Amino acid sequence: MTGSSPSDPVVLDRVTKRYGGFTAVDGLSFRVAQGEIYGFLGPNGAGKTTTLRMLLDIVKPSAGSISILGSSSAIDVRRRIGYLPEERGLYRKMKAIDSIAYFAQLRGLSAGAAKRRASELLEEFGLEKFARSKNEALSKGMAQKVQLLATIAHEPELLILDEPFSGLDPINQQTLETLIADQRRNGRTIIFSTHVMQHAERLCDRFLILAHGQKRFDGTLENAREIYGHRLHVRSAAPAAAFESLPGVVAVRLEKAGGEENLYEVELAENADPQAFLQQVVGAGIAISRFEQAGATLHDIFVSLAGDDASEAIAEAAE
Ligand SMILES: Nc1ncnc2c1ncn2[C@@H]1O[C@H](COP(=O)(O)OP(=O)(O)OP(=O)(O)O)[C@@H](O)[C@H]1O
Repeated sequence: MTGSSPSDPVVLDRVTKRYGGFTAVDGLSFRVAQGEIYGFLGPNGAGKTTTLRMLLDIVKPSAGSISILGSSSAIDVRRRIGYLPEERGLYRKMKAIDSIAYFAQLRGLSAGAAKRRASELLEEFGLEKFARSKNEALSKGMAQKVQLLATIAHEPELLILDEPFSGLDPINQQTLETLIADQRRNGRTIIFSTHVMQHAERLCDRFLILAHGQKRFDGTLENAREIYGHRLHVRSAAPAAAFESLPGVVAVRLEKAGGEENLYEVELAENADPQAFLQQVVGAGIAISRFEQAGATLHDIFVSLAGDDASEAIAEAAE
C-alpha cells in the first residue's frame, strides 16, 4: 500500500454530501498520492460524480474536509488541474483547434502558446485534418477526444476524468489508455471514474470502490485479491454439506452442477489457510478432482464488494 504523505495531492477526510434527506456520499475518506493513477469504481448512483464535483469545489460537502494540491478549494489551484466532466460539451460552432486553445487560455496559457499547443496535440492524436472543422461536424468520439485534449492542453499536474472512456470505440479507448499512462509517466496524478473494470485493472495503481455513497474498498488490486483470495474452486462428487461441515469454511456455493461432479466455490474464514482446508478434505476422505484458489479479476471483486447492483452496472457498461 502506498504510504500517505502530507503532500498528497488529494486528501478527503470524512466527507459527506446530503441532498435534503438523501445522503449521496457518506463519510468518505481517502488519499491519492503524487504520480499515481487512482480509479473510482462504483455502480450507477454510487456517488462518484458527486465526489469528483466536491473535489473540484463545484458542489460543497455537507460535512468533512478536502485538500487538493495543498488548498482547501480547487478554485485556488484551478490552473494546475485538468477536469473532464461527465456531461460533455464543446461550443458547436467553434473549430476544434480553437476549442482546445480556448480552454488552455482559460487555464493561463498565452493566446499564441495555446494555439501552438492545440495544433501539436491535434497532430499527435491524428486529428490534424479536423483542426479547422467545427465541433458540430465531428463524430461523438472525435468531439470527446478534442475535449480530452482541451483538458490536458495546459499540462495540469492533476487530471480528474469523469467516465473518460464512455462513448469511445475500442481503438480510441486504447488511445486514451496510452494517453493516461503517458501522463503518469510524465509525473502527473490522475483520477478517473469508470464502469469498465478492464480499464481500471490495466491502468490503476490503486482504486476506490463506492456503493451507496460509502467506501467499500480502497487499495491496490493485490490488496483486494488478499481479501478475495480466500475463495477456492473445488470439483467433487461430494455434496456441498460435506465441505460446509469442515473447520474454517464460511460458505459453499454451487458454481456449476455436473453429471458426476459439481464445481463449488468455497469461501474460507479470513484467518483460514487453504492448505489446511485441503488437508481436512483429504483427512475426511472426500475425493476431489480439482482444487485451486480463485484467481479473482477486478470484475469479481467489484461485484463482491459493491453488491447486487454492481453486476447490472457492468452489464450496462458492456453494451
Ligand atoms: N443535485 C442533486 N440533487 C439531488 N440528488 C442528487 C444530486 N446530484 C446527485 N444526486 C444523487 O446522488 C446519488 C449519487 O449520484 P452520482 O451522480 O454522484 O453517482 P455516480 O456514482 O456518478 O453515478 P453514475 O455512474 O450513474 O454517473 C444519486 O442517487 C443521485 O440521484
